[in-house]
Amino acid sequence: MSPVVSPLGVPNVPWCPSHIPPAVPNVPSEPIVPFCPQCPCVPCCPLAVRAVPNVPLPSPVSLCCPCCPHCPQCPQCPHCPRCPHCPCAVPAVPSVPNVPIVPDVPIVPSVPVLSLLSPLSPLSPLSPVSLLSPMSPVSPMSPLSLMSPMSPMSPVSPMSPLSLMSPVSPMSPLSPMSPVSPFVPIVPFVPIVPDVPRLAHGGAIATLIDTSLGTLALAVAGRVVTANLSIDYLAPVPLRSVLLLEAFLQRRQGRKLFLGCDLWDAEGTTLHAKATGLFIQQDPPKEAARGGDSGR
Ligand SMILES: CCCCCCCCCCCCCC(=O)SCCNC(=O)CCNC(=O)[C@H](O)C(C)(C)COP(=O)(O)OP(=O)(O)OC[C@H]1O[C@@H](n2cnc3c(N)ncnc32)[C@H](O)[C@@H]1OP(=O)(O)O
Repeated sequence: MSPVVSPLGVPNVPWCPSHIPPAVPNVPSEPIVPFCPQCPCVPCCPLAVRAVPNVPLPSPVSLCCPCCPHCPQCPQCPHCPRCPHCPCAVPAVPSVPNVPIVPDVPIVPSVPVLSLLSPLSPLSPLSPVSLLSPMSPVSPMSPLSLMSPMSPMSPVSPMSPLSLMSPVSPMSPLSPMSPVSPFVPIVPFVPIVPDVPRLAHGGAIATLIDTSLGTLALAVAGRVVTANLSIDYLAPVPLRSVLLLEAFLQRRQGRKLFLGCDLWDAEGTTLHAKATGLFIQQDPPKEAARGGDSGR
């Protein structure tokens, strides 16, 4: 299979069974959801080539359709609403008659899902630590991971743009002067509606960043709130990407924590976004005076 580049120039999303992504150091690669960039019916694949009636597909595109010999190899087929004839298809969404499938046309706003799911492997100074496994003491140098093993299109409520599938264990405080990079979440963006645009929503990315920076701030200083968040979106994030977010404490000034992060693709080759955040440690007397409990 030749390398594919999306119309946006994103040379990404290569997780086809025959197109396994390079391993990310210390991140188990096996649970990554394979999907077929060649599948004409996969709405979640930014690189998918879709079947348009009466328009021949360029070879060597293979179809995940009844007549497609590759169909059993395409794990997305069971989830594909566009493939009613596929032997393995589950008609999840009835197709709309007389509506042609047109590539690259946004139909509804993108609502990517951040699935922060599962524990990762044992800790090492360089290995991610899952927030969802029982927390080992967090060393200043231990990356944390808000991690996911890319569950394939698990049913997600359209109302839950952020799926936090497991409770977060209490975190050990980090030193206020923790060095950089203690935090590396890996998050898949998946579509929750067929035919959503193929790029992750900027607001969802902001949520990911806010949550990640907030989690780091929480680890450093306990209860915090976001006072300021500034994001530079540098390159679009295709849906179904796996991302690496590297967050770091820049400095701490009293109750103020200045944090930064870089959001990379899984290979660490594309920098998708850079952000800085100011988090304010909660002041219990102030909070009590306000009569609120707004902290995280
Ligand atoms: C799987 C895993 C999942 C994990 C999930 C869990 C993770 C959870 C993570 C969740 C993460 C998500 C978290 C969320 O989403 S939190 C929700 C979003 N944030 C808020 O709602 C915050 C609303 N704002 C406030 O509550 C107050 O304004 C705060 C608390 C921020 C400050 O009011 P407070 O009365 O307490 O303090 P202060 O006014 O004396 O200010 C103190 C100092 O700060 C400086 N300052 C203040 N604001 C700004 C500003 N905008 N730019 C620059 N500087 C600012 C200020 O000049 C002063 O500096 P200095 O004079 O001392 O030098």
